[in-house]
Amino acid sequence: MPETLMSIKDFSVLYDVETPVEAVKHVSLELKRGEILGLAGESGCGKTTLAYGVQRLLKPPAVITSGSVHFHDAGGEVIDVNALDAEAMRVFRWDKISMVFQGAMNALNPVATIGAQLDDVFRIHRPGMTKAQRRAECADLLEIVAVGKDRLRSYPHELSGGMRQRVMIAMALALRPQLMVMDEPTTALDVLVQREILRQISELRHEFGFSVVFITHDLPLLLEISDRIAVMRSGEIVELSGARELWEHPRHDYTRTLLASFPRLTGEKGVLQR
Ligand SMILES: Nc1ncnc2c1ncn2[C@@H]1O[C@H](COP(=O)(O)OP(=O)(O)OP(=O)(O)O)[C@@H](O)[C@H]1O
Repeated sequence: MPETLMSIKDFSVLYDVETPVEAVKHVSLELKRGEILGLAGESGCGKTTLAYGVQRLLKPPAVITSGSVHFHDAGGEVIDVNALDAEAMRVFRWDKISMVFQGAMNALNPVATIGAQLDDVFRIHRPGMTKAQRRAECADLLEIVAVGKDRLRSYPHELSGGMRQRVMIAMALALRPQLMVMDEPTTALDVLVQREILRQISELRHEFGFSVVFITHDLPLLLEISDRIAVMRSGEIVELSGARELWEHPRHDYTRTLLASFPRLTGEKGVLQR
């Protein structure tokens, strides 16, 4: 299997509004298979635009003004994402990539059971599966994310926020994606629950071999969970290095400023308990 999962070259996005905003400027990035890549930077630096843009999930006024994205499929095929038509793109997104958003747990349908909602994913995207196979798979997924299969019949309001977010992760895992994009996925949860979920994501990617792009303002958190961190500023990646390297030897002034802005990084214990 190729070591690179996604190659992004010279990627730029413009919001074509009255005063146009160059939200992403000539970004090049190689995402490795199985890695957790943290995307850090202040609000408005372009993290979300980049992550959505490479999946062509942006709508006007966003315009992709340059760049290419190639996905190196586990099967050996190299997919030129820009060349996919709308239908191929839809299948590609469901099959290869999944997303977990901030507050995703609130996107669950309140009047359907967890089991029914998981089942829908397979019914729609894996029409060849039998009912029994789907049921077994749904139970399995809830076990994997430590919600437990006895929750299949529960409604969302019967679960805590952390459990509902785990259900969303189960859904994101369902079709065995090669890439999971997580945009502030645990910000709304309390710190202990957040940690537990992140630990689990890290284990799961070893087990299933997917890569994670993890977007957050929370640099200390990224230092803990990421293999590499890309620091964005004003639409550009100003530094990209291993998490420990970035923490111990930040090369860019902006990275140093960013690190210094988190007092909990400068405490005695430090943050790296990987
Ligand atoms: N629909 C839009 N129209 C115009 N400008 C936009 C639009 N969406 C985003 N922008 C601008 O693009 C830039 C990048 O925004 P983006 O949301 O990608 O940043 P971000 O780093 O993800 O921020 P946050 O962490 O707050 O989500 C910002 O300057 C933002 O104001």
